[in-house]
Amino acid sequence: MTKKIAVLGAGSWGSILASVLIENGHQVALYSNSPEQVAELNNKHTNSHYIQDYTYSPKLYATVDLKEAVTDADVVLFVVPTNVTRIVAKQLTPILAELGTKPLIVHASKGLELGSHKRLSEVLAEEIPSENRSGIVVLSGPSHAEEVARQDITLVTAASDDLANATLVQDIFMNDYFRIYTNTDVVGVEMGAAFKNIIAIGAGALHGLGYGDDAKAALMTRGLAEISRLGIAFGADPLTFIGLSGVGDLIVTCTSVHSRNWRAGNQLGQGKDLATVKEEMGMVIEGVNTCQAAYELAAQKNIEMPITEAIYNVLYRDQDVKNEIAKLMQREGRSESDNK
Ligand SMILES: NC(=O)c1ccc[n+]([C@@H]2O[C@H](COP(=O)([O-])OP(=O)(O)OC[C@H]3O[C@@H](n4cnc5c(N)ncnc54)[C@H](O)[C@@H]3O)[C@@H](O)[C@H]2O)c1
Ligand SMILES: O=P(O)(O)OC[C@H](O)CO
Repeated sequence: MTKKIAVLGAGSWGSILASVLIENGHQVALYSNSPEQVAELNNKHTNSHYIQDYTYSPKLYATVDLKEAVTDADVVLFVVPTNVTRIVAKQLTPILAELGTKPLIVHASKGLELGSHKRLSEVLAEEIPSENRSGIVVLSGPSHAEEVARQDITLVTAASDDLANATLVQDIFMNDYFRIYTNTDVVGVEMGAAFKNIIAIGAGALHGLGYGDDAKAALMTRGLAEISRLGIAFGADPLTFIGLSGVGDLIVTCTSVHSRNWRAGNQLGQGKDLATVKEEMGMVIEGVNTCQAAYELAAQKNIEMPITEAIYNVLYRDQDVKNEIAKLMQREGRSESDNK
């Protein structure tokens, strides 16, 4: 059944998810805060800063007017960076109240809010009152906009406390190249998605330093151990971490040249400083902020996260990557079954 869907955030992921939705026959309004980007999307059907060599459907309508984008929307899909999710939700709430509508809220972003350490579904639930939303769903999993753009096979998860809402999102997005599984473990899905970005920075750094495949496999495996340790402490289902938004997303982000987190780590490993890496990327590198949030959360909960701590030391304490790797290797021997 055709839905009216507002996509908030016209970067790489928002614009390509909007394309999937149009492909599936839905009516889509894409909200951007950049008039230049909106003009380019509507007139040339391109989004050249974010996705190269791709032409969007002329059916894709972009607007800088948030109210216009969400009027009559059945679904509002947030795909802005984590650090502006609360800001955009604050802008949306009075508009929904004025319109008197109650759309399903979905988000496809991956991170934890700095300071509060909250997951994005928690941020959205705080900012958008229940009378203005029919539910909250998280769309997450191993997916790069560049590959979905060329309709390569991609599988992701729609997670919600309310399975009916997750199933609705599954129905809206599913097609022959984009397959959705449902999940009710919102905590595990959001935590897996957020924390894998930290490990991907480490995987990129290993590559940049010239380490081999053994080191990368070790980092991913022990990275998954500490991601799941923190997630489980917050009530996540351990099985979620062997699903699409756990090990699935960890694998793709730690190995794909499309990953901004991996690329950032690769450049750090090659000796570039973080400020230069961020400026040259020109797109969000979620793992940088999430590393700080995870480091603080782990300290609060007294959970050992040595890899996250090493990456935190590189990003925030100007420590040398090789030295941090040496410190990890010099830790006292452990039993794998302790999960420490
Ligand atoms: N790129 C991917 O392949 C991909 C895949 C899965 C998930 N994600 C997640 O999706 C989220 C967005 O990533 P992205 O790759 O699209 O980022 P991006 O850097 O490509 O684009 C972010 C967009 O948000 C816009 N934006 C920033 N502040 C805004 C505001 N206040 N109001 C409206 N728009 C604003 C920017 O102008 C930009 O267009 C991230 O959390 C990321 O982890 C990305
Ligand atoms: O490009 P990245 O590193 O932000 O990763 C994008 C997606 O999260 C991969 O699933």
